[in-house]
Amino acid sequence: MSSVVVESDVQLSLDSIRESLVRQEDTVVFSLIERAKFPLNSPAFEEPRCLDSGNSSSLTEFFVREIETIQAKVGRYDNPEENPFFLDNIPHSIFPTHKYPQVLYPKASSVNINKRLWDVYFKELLPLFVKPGDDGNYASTAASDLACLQAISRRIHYGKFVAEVKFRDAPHDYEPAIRSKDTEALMKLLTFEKVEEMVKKRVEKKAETFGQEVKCVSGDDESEKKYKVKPSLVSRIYGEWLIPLTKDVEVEYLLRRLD
Ligand SMILES: C=C(O[C@@H]1C=C(C(=O)O)C=C[C@H]1O)C(=O)O
Repeated sequence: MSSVVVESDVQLSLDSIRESLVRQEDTVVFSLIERAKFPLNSPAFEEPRCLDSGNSSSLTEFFVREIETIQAKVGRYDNPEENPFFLDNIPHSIFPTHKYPQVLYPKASSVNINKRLWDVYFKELLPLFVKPGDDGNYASTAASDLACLQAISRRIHYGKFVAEVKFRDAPHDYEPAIRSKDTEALMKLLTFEKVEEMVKKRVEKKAETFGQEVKCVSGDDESEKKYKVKPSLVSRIYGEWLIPLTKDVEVEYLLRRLD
């Protein structure tokens, strides 16, 4: 193995990492609630409608590419928690950058499944939690989609930190499975079903709390509470997409952890 490649003395505990994931849930749930203000508005992300000849991006893709370029220039992607959707060559920051500790194993740190997330988000998730329809409000819709995509991307790629700490806590358990590229064994090692169940319950509660219609008239029937995004759906989005994608990131990272 190469000499010092990670700052293994950097404080990293599974508890603190899980705390960050809990806080990130707030951002994810809020971003979904905000996006649900707009209908699907599919021409924004499905159709190449750019009036500049030679640009075949959808409005949303164009918007995300441009914003990512600006964000790179102010150092967003120097932070190992952030992963771009489109930048293959990330522009350097044009401002002094913060020196983030090298917590992740360098050869595994570039794991990026945002292409997959992009497809999953627009084809599977979005139609579930927004109303069908088209109100033409594409610029605001694209901004809301980017907020969702960035929050979800940060959440699932946080799997790299989760995997690093799990590996450091039990390298002898993980090494044989990594060497034999046994993804099933890795998946089993890193899975904590009880934690997953708690996450699903908690995000449902958050969606109930953050997304209920607030009324000030006394005597309102509690049983008729209305929600901006159905709380059970948020739980399902976590259970069927966000948690599995996080675990796929963990496995991808671990497979490269001994390179
Ligand atoms: C993130 C972790 O790894 C796995 C993924 C989880 C998730 O995405 O919420 C929860 C538990 C684990 O099965 C963890 O252990 O906290």
